[in-house]
Amino acid sequence: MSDFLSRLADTIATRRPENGGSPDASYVARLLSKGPDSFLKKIGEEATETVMAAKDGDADRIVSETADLWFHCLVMLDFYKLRPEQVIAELARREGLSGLEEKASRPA
Ligand SMILES: N=c1c2ncn([C@@H]3O[C@H](COP(=O)(O)OP(=O)(O)OP(=O)(O)O)[C@@H](O)[C@H]3O)c2ncn1[C@@H]1O[C@H](COP(=O)(O)O)[C@@H](O)[C@H]1O
Repeated sequence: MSDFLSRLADTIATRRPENGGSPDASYVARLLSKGPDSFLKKIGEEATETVMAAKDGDADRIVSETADLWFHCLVMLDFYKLRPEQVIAELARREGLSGLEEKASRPA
């Protein structure tokens, strides 16, 4: 999964204005050239649509809306020069921590 997210993040980075991304040809270039409000608004909308799909228990829509949400989060990360690997590393760090907490709570 992280390989795929890395590849998609690489593609998104090629759409930055400084990398020659063309707003006429590319959805990502359009969002990045408009600035943060454009993709932050999309993240809010996609998060709401994901919640609505989940409340309906509609598996296809849950997958589709979550994909839209993740995608727009990747655009946001790119704008702030962050990488999905950093988010995955944070999740991995927490996994390590939760293991430690479990061990700490076990009787010696
Ligand atoms: N994975 C995606 C992707 N997922 C979702 N979207 C776009 O996100 C938008 C989702 O918004 P909505 O569901 O609200 O649909 P909409 O009403 O058409 O959206 P708006 O026009 O209102 O923004 C749609 O325009 C989708 O096309 C994506 N657009 C691009 N990609 C990938 O991003 C890369 C770069 O794409 P370009 O910048 O278009 O070359 C490529 O690998 C693409 O496959």
